[in-house]
Amino acid sequence: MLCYFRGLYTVHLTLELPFKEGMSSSSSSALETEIFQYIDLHQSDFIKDLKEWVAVESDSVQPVLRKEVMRMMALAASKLEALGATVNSVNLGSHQLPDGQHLPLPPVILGELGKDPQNPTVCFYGHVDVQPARREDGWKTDPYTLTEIDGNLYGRGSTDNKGPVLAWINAVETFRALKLAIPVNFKFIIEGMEEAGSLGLEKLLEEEKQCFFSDVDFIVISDNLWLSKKKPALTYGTRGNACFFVEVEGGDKDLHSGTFGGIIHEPLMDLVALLDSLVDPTGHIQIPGIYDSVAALTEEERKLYESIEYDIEEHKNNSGVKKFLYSSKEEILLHLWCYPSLSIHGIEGAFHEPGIKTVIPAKVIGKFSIRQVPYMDLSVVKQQVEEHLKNVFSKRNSPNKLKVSMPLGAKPWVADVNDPLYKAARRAIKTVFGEDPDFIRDGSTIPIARLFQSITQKRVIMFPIGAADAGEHSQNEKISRHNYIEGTKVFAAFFLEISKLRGQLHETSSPETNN
Ligand SMILES: C[C@H](N)C(=O)N[C@@H](Cc1c[nH]cn1)C(=O)O
Ligand SMILES: [Zn+2]
Ligand SMILES: [Zn+2]
Repeated sequence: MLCYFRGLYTVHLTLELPFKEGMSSSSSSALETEIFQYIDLHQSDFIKDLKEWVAVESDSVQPVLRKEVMRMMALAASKLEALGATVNSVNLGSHQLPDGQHLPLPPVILGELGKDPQNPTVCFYGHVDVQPARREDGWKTDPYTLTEIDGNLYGRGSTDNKGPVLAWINAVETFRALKLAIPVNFKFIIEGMEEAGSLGLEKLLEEEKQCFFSDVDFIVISDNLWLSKKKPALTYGTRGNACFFVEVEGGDKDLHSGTFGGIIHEPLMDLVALLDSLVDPTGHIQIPGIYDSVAALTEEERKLYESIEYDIEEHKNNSGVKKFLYSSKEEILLHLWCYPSLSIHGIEGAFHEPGIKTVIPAKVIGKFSIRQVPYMDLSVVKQQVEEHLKNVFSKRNSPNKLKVSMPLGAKPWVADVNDPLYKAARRAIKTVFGEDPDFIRDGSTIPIARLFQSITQKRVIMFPIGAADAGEHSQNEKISRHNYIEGTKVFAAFFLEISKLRGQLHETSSPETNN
């Protein structure tokens, strides 16, 4: 047993014991064989559905595409209805953009299929909005035309998150098509604003915790990746994220650098100095106090990573970079999963187009984020960032105005891998992929996971089907045909496994969320 023991929170990481009980079998039952054959035979239909979904430019980041997100929500709702689910598209009202304009929020879909009190109730969460993508960003194919090349299905949202949402739906559809008794009750919560911070969802969870969620036994999220291209994984932790805007404003208009260059304090120069003060070249965050509450790492935990299959060269190839900051597997995994990291994302207001423009921008906003790990406190982090930036800025004697804000703060999430759910998922993986999954954390953030736990008090399991080279948020995002189809099978096998958990589902206490 290995525990972090800071504050009130305990993370149980006893990975070996529960999975050596001889309960796994890679051979399938006759029922599983029938289900898997159906899925294999209907691959083209499942891919056609994914093509239809990918074709919708449901980019939630760009306001001009909001109508496409709305269209995508309608498509997802009718897909669930076709499955036989009752669907409630909950209107979340509107939100205000930085320019004051109000924009409608896409509805959140609450779906329900099956209500047998003898069966466990599984709620699947997914999102059908996507990150922006333009062909000219460097895509080999049109991002909104799902294109198969060498067994890979390229398209925006293929892995993040339309593919996994459809894989779950395909699995349910298979049971229905084969007229098999479905051993679980399903609930679905599908949103269209995940890539823009899941606006409105937290309020909905508060409103629905005693209603929609009252009979839910647990929530499944499939919105992250394996650590390797080939080896399946189950995720038991994700980092949180604190997103920051740092604004430097000079006069009220842009200026000619020939007329004013050399005689004024340029806002972009102030901003570049501020951004440069955040991280040193070794990747160490320079904000005083930022590492203070991060749990100390034990030798035991370091050893835990030894058994994880992780190929540094493969990961480097996936990223397209030549060198990582760290050279050992353990150091890399620790820096991705257990330590905070700071990334700079962009500068609003700075000239960024090709060509030359000899301008001095009047107002610039730097955007960066700090990934959060257990025991970091978002309000403390915000204060530390503000103090550090004000301190650096004050040394520049600049008359410009500095503003710092934290528009998004998400806490990290950690689950108990000894939960029967993880054992059931592991057995499903072994049945379909013929090998045990790695138990991994994820350096990225699924803010809603933590909110599900803290608001609804339901356990969450993260069950990825995307491989490490899926290219989420990047150019040429893809899901392999193999991952999409075997992912559909693994969800179907999971349904059978969880139906065997009756009685065990309530044994584990509510999730701890006070880290
Ligand atoms: C893992 C998931 N598919 C994802 O990409 N999440 C985003 C969420 C986020 C965090 N801060 C702002 N958005 C991510 O980890 O970047
Ligand atoms: Zn996602
Ligand atoms: Zn995403």
